[in-house]
Amino acid sequence: MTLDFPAGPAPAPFFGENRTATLIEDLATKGWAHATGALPGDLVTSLRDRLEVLFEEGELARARIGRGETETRANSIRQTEIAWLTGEHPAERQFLGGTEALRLEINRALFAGLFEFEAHFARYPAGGHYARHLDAFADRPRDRIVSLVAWLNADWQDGDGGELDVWTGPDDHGHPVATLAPRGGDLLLMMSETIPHAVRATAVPRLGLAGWFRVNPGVGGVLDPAA
Ligand SMILES: O=C(O)CCC(=O)C(=O)O
Ligand SMILES: [Fe+2]
Repeated sequence: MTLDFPAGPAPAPFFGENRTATLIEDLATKGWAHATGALPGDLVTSLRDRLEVLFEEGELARARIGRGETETRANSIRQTEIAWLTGEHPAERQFLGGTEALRLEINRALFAGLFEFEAHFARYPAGGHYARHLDAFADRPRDRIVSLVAWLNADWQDGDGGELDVWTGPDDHGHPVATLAPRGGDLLLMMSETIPHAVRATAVPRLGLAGWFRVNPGVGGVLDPAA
């Protein structure tokens, strides 16, 4: 589900210019960028409440992986439940305003031609996980360019599990370059086609959002860090 933002006042960014510039520079040079305490506390709370209501009302659906996978194999790769953001709820709207500001900044800084953003809530049950993967699939036209993950967990403790492992590139099969706790308000950007990542098994329900800045596949934008 993608949204059009009507012309009007610029959407409110999550953070100031310097921090945005640092994040975009990390993204361009390393392929990923991590920001702690990036989302305002009240937004984290209202997004978490929204996800909990969706869960209680049975509005979350089992996330799928590639076409034609058996359920057993899918379970071994990814165990989580999702709901796409529609922008109908005020918290979703505020979040999408922040991602829209970020989209415009990434385009301005990197000439990335990012065209739209789509995102879903994700709830990993105890035992939930997501095996190492890239977010953009080689068998599809180029569309997901930059991934964004934002976590919503209130009081994450060491030992809760659910960390996100990040590697430097598809050929990197060594130790992860970063292992990030999914703390509420923290945010991660990654190049969708090149940064492998995995969610370790979580010991407690784990809440967050995952989204993708996309190019219009007909246009095929290029993110060129050297530009
Ligand atoms: O929840 C996370 O930390 C990452 C989720 C993820 O990699 C995905 O949904 O593609
Ligand atoms: Fe992912």
